[in-house]
Amino acid sequence: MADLPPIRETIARHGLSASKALGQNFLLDEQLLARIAALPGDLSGARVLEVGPGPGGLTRALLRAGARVTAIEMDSRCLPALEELSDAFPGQLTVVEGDAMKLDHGALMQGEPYHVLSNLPYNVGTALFVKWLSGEEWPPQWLSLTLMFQREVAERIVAREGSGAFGRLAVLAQWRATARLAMKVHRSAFTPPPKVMSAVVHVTPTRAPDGVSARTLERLTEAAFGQRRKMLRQSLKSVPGALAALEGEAIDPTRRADTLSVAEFVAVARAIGTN
Ligand SMILES: C[S@@+](CC[C@H](N)C(=O)[O-])C[C@H]1O[C@@H](n2cnc3c(N)ncnc32)[C@H](O)[C@@H]1O
Repeated sequence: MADLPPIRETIARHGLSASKALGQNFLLDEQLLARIAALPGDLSGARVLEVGPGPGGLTRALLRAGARVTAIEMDSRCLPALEELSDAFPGQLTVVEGDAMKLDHGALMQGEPYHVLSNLPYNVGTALFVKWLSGEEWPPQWLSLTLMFQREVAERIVAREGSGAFGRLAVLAQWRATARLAMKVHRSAFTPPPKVMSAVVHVTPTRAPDGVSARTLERLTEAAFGQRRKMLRQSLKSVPGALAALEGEAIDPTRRADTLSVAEFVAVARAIGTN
């Protein structure tokens, strides 16, 4: 196994001061990073997509776990440090310079199944999360998502009906996947520390329920949670077929969106069909 200087030293030697504009908060604790890299299970020989490696703290934990990593980073200042990692783990690391929002991940991973791990700026993280969990194609090419979020967003992802945190993100994450809050991470673990606490969410795909269009479910949750304080008979007026579907499923239209379980959203989407 390659002998590397502490990540703090790598950052200092390459002058990688954290850029606020790029949402950079680095993790330096190698034990914590190793625990995050262990969340998907045994990665030896597995393909991993890492988004936003920065100076490479999580990257080296993944390489030590034996993963074959493709890392997308948009800050060119980080590339020399990542190049060193690539030399230390020959044949295990491919670095792609670019914006992860714009790249075709499936093509980058050459059509092979892969795990995703990432500690991203929160806005980009949520947008990518929605992208990974959307679309009609299921199961997806990815095998698991292990993602750092602002703790409040992580709680929205794993929330159950009846809680104030339950909404579109929870339905998206739970209707054909299992999402769990795997680890809470204190703000002081980051350099520089962000204002809020963080948490790592781990997601694995499950079998998609039969006869449900992802697009219909998305339109339904958008309308329902867009007016979450209104009764469903009001908030779902704009979705063709939704009120009839509620009646068909014996769901009281005076209920509000956050009282419906994920299974009830799925049942209503199935009853609406693909129109
Ligand atoms: C919060 S830092 C984390 C760095 C490192 N993974 C760690 O844990 O210490 C986020 C990283 O994502 C990169 N980044 C931000 N937006 C990105 C995007 N759209 N595509 C690829 N990388 C991005 C930043 O340049 C930064 O290096």
